[in-house]
Amino acid sequence: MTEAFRLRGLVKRFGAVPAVDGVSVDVARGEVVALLGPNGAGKSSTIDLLLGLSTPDQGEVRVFGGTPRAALDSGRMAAMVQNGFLLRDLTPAELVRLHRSMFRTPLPVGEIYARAGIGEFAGRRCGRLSGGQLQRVRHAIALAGDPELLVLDEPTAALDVDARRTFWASMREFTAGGRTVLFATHYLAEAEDYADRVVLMRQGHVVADGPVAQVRANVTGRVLRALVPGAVEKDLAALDGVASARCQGERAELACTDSDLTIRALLRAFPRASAIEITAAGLEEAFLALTAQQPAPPESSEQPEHPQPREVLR
Ligand SMILES: Nc1ncnc2c1ncn2[C@@H]1O[C@H](COP(=O)(O)OP(=O)(O)OP(=O)(O)O)[C@@H](O)[C@H]1O
Repeated sequence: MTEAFRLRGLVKRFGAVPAVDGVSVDVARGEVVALLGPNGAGKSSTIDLLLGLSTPDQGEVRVFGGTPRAALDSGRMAAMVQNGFLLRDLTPAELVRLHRSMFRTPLPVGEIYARAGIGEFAGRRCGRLSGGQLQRVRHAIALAGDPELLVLDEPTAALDVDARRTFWASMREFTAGGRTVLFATHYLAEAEDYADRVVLMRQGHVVADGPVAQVRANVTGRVLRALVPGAVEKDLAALDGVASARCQGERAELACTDSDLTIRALLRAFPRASAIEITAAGLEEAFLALTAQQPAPPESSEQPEHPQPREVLR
């Protein structure tokens, strides 16, 4: 394997909080990797370490065999980070020109405009652009040095559905030539559709790492859906073989680690349960099962113990 980057035993603490707690991930050139996890899992902190924006308390980061700084300075690695700062008085055209001038072999201007979709508003000051347009400008700047590795922290968070689709089409072209992408996202569908591999984080740890299909398969679980009169989530979640439970009225959906155990327990506790249906787990259920099995983080008094699906998926 030709390595793009390597994270080894990374630890990053903020006071008593270990935001990143022993993360080791090796990514080969040409891989497209999704970094997933509930709020506060440590995704952005890991990305900051990869980019050299913060230094680890323990562990090592190597990018193309060197330091993050060297990879950024040479243009081999580039990033789009959440709310990355843009000079309000400059236009996208000026910013692109400025960033291209920093690199020896920049991407041609026309290609940057086309890939990032900034042509329409390239002459307007950044202070007058919308959140989605600014995100495209960040994309354009990230492409300026024609990087081999792109690191994206929630790249589509501010984009509407069309812009999101365009963004990923552009990213597919970018990776078709064997370039590497690491992206953090809350959209499981994005991970499923665009990543070769998923790294799932929880409480600063990697709890699953592999191809999407494998992460799904590792959760031997299935999803049990049923009509359960009188049931509440807490009671359903406590049934044998259940990783997490959701209820909407009588409609219950249980992510199971062992659906055989669950079905017996369900009928014992709720003999009136009906319309029972069991299906294989998708990535969403794998995500919920893998992130719900852990104990809640110590600082979680302000957060729900188990991530709620809509919060996870936004
Ligand atoms: N600069 C900081 N100072 C103090 N605590 C921090 C800082 N940055 C992150 N943390 C804490 O570290 C933990 C991990 O945060 P991080 O932003 O890396 O998570 P995340 O997975 O990116 O979350 P989200 O999906 O909400 O963006 C959280 O508990 C967060 O509050």
